[in-house]
Amino acid sequence: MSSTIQTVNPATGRVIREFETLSDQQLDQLVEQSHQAFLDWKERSFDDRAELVRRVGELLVEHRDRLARLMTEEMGKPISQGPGEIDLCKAICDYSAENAAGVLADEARALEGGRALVTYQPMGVIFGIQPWNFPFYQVIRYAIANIMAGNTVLLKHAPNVWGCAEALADIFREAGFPEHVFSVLFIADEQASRVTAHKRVRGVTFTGSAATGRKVAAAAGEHLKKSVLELGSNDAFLVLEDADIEKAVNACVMGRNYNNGQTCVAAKRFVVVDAVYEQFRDAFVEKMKQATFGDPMHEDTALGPIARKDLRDNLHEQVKESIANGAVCTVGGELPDTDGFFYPATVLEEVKPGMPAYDGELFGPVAALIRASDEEDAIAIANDSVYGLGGGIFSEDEARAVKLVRDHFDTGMVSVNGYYIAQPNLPFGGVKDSGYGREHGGFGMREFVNVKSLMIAQ
Ligand SMILES: NC(=O)c1ccc[n+]([C@@H]2O[C@H](COP(=O)([O-])OP(=O)(O)OC[C@H]3O[C@@H](n4cnc5c(N)ncnc54)[C@H](O)[C@@H]3O)[C@@H](O)[C@H]2O)c1
Repeated sequence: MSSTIQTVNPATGRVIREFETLSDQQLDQLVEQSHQAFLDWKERSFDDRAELVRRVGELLVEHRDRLARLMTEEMGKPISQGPGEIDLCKAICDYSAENAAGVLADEARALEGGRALVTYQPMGVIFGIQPWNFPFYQVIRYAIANIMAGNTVLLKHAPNVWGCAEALADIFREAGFPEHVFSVLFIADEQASRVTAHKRVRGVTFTGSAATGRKVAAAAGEHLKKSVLELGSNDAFLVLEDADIEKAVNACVMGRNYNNGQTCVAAKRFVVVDAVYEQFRDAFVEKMKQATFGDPMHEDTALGPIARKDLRDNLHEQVKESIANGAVCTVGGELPDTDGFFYPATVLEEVKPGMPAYDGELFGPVAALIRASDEEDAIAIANDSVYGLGGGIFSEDEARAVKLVRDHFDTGMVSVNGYYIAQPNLPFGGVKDSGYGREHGGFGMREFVNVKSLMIAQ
């Protein structure tokens, strides 16, 4: 049975559109069509695939302004940040088109009495479940890698950004892709396990919260399907006594507030050594105060709304619970009286284990400041988390900073003396409750392939 889902503008609280979900029968048919498309797609050369992928990148850029507005309307991203997301998508298309043939080329190996080859064969239909926070980037990063590998792709996007999902389907069509190589499934969350269980689906890639990731991985495990999980985090950024404080503050505020604070690799906990704590705190608080919220359609708006009302209300509960347990709110922390789902830039000090601001993930512009006695204490606090996605460090002694994070920081990615997000040529992913598997940097193209050894007697 189908139902309807509404998209809502988080800046106004008003309904944008209604979408009808697919029935189970329609869903099964689309999965089968994806498999049929795979039988042809896997035979295409890398050059053929690359040509279409490059065209997707070009079209994304041609439609950049419209796509940026769509994101802002559906999930509240400040309009000034939308074009950057689209340009990143183009860069991923170009990188994948350029490198897939090399990443997935046969590799010769030694074999006694013969010769051997390691080959990378596409697996088939890959099911992606994606979140709303980067509506185009999240899809492009798994879809393009798999399409270049010769797989076909199904997308279940977060229901609040189905306009973006529809726009992507249009772009793949306009680029000239054969039907069903990339298919959008407008389905309810409850229907996702039906897709995972479908005999034609060979793998599941999920980006979202750890709570949902557990359910998705369990459903995949039940059917012995491979899964990749890109989950949340509570990334720590360390500020050592020899840091350039101005540089650190600028990067940390940007890293906290970018995308309205709703980034998996956002800077969320700031672990500052005693010697520079007050200096960092005062400058950080001043800069957070300047980050006011407003209409995300305005070019100069720093903070738009939180993407959904329930997420905004949950964020406020996490802030209140942290304060009830002893955190001190220096800036923000009050729920504004607005129709949209806004939340002010907020700074919490005296953040300790047992508080949501320390243990959980605060998905919004709320910074947790934590005092550390020294470098050793700082890295211990940073690692004292169930999560391990990204993080950062500030120290003017680059060799010291690199050694510390390389050998002791328990995360998949670390920024040194700056704040970086995703790079098409670098692996992206986490450890612990932040998930497993890697995207980008060629690694994403090898997640859903059959690594096949050929042993040829001579
Ligand atoms: N590691 C990464 O690369 C990365 C990137 C972006 C976001 N994230 C994380 O995503 C989270 C925010 O996204 P969210 O709030 O949309 O996450 P979410 O887990 O609520 O939803 C993610 C997706 O799963 C779907 N979903 C929800 N329940 C489901 C179920 N029972 N079965 C199958 N699918 C289901 C949603 O509709 C959505 O499409 C944060 O934790 C953030 O850190 C991680």
